[in-house]
Amino acid sequence: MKLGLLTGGDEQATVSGFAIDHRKVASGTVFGAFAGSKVNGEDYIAAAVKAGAIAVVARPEARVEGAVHIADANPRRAFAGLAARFFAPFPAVAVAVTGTNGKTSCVEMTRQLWRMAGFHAASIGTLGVTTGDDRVSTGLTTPDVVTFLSNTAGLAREGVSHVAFEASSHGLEQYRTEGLPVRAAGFTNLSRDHLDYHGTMAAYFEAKMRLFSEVVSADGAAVVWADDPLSAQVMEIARARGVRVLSVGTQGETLKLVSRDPTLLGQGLAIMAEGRTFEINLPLIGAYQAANAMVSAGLVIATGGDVAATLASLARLQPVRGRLERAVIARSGAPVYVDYAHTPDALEAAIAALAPHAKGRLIVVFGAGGDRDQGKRAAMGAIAAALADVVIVTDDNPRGEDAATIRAMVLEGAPGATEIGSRREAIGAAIALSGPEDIVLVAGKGHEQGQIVGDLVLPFDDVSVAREMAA
Ligand SMILES: CC(=O)N[C@H]1[C@@H](OP(=O)(O)OP(=O)(O)OC[C@H]2O[C@@H](n3ccc(=O)[nH]c3=O)[C@H](O)[C@@H]2O)O[C@H](CO)[C@@H](O)[C@@H]1O[C@H](C)C(=O)N[C@@H](C)C(=O)N[C@H](CCC(=O)O)C(=O)O
Ligand SMILES: Nc1ncnc2c1ncn2[C@@H]1O[C@H](COP(=O)(O)OP(=O)(O)OP(=O)(O)O)[C@@H](O)[C@H]1O
Ligand SMILES: N[C@H](CCC[C@H](N)C(=O)O)C(=O)O
Ligand SMILES: [Mg+2]
Repeated sequence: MKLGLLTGGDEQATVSGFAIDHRKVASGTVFGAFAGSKVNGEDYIAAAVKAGAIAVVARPEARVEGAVHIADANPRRAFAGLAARFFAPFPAVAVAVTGTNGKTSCVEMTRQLWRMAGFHAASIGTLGVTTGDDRVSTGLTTPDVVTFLSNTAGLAREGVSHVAFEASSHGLEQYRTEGLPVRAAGFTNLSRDHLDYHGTMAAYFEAKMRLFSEVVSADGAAVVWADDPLSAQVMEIARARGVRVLSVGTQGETLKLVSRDPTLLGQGLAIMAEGRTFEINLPLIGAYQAANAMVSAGLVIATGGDVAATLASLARLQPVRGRLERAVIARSGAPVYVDYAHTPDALEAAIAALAPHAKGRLIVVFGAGGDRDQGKRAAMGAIAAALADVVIVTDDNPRGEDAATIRAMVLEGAPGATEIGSRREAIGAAIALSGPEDIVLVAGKGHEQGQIVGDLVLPFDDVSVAREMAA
């Protein structure tokens, strides 16, 4: 592609690629120079040009010498738009999901539902890039914009026609998932998380709302979980742009959850849609999984799926890795579940999902991540203390912080809890004290394969450790 095609000028130089890190610039690259949270990308413009950048997308006031300056007051957005034109085409149907909890579950369930409808589908998010046959990790929930657009275009080349991706608040704020047409946007819920980055709940909500106010196509759809205190505002923001709204939940209009009855291995749902009531046996436990299944069905319906067929497919959903995953049954007879709950709201949802299944005690093992929102720590402690019978506070990715200090902050909310720093020992202790009627919940890491301590990632997998400790 000639550079002029992107700038609207007549530059004949050939664009070879896009980069936002000057260390990835090669001859013919378009470099995006953005102010970040650690450094200012504009400081690397000269180095990028030296490395072969032929154009630099940056603010008008940035200094660019020796390459075309594509000036824009919002360089991240401009860069995403140009990169998308370079990497296109993308899968014909792309949908995005935002919300504090449930994004990964929804993109994965949406992918499964599309596949059951016969489409070649993929999902992109915390679990990586997942197609029917393959899963490749990207490291972040929302990869950087170049990785995201090139991966998504790569999926189209492999024949993927439908893709569902997570739009995290960081990703939305940094324009990491822009440029391609988004046919439908999903909202799951909003609760406390990431205040270290966004500062206030209002700023956090606003970052997420860009998905509805700017990113989703104006002729697209918004699929909104209707039972959240902020759902009405989300619908209003979507409608203000003429975006069609599909609401789902007990308050939903498109898919109305009429009843939910937990069974041994799942739950029976009665869902009203198009004036009829559909009875579905969802093979997953917990109110939160029913909510995510309904948002996912909404996304499939919003992009052309048949209502009856889509709802019928819910009965064939496979569990999502690390989300209420039953790792093992302890010798005591207690099942041990692993769940990715790492916010107060998620911990509450995970405990609430398991509580109806525990005849005896609910034993929970969890911690809180370092270099992340500190305010959620005591809140998580308080929820565990209020809702579980036995609470063991342990480590969860201390990163650059002192692990004991993080545990102390969690324990402020759960004064009676037991403290065991080593996650392996904590899981072992929970299993050792379990009885036949009890349930053990190991929360916070879900699918993760490592414990991040300082700059080291030590191999760690809650599911395998639980199996080892139960043996
Ligand atoms: C706080 C945050 O979101 N940081 C991300 C962000 O960095 P930034 O733009 O602030 O970058 P910066 O380091 O200040 O650098 C500014 C610019 O200079 C460039 N640079 C920098 C150094 C250099 O030598 N040369 C150079 O060109 C950088 O590429 C960047 O464009 O953009 C980078 C590139 O895309 C990301 O790698 C980085 O993620 C860091 C590693 C991270 O930990 N992010 C987490 C918090 C995150 O994003 N999590 C969310 C939410 C999870 C969820 O709830 O699901 C996620 O989507 O994963
Ligand atoms: N709809 C929901 N309502 C409340 N809690 C939920 C919901 N969905 C998931 N959770 C909780 O949040 C955890 C993480 O779920 P999931 O990975 O789907 O969310 P996410 O939004 O992708 O998280 P992340 O921000 O880390 O990417 C689950 O393990 C569960 O404990
Ligand atoms: N996307 C989330 C994941 C948190 C997972 C938890 N195990 C932790 O490390 O805090 C984050 O990066 O904040
Ligand atoms: Mg996720």
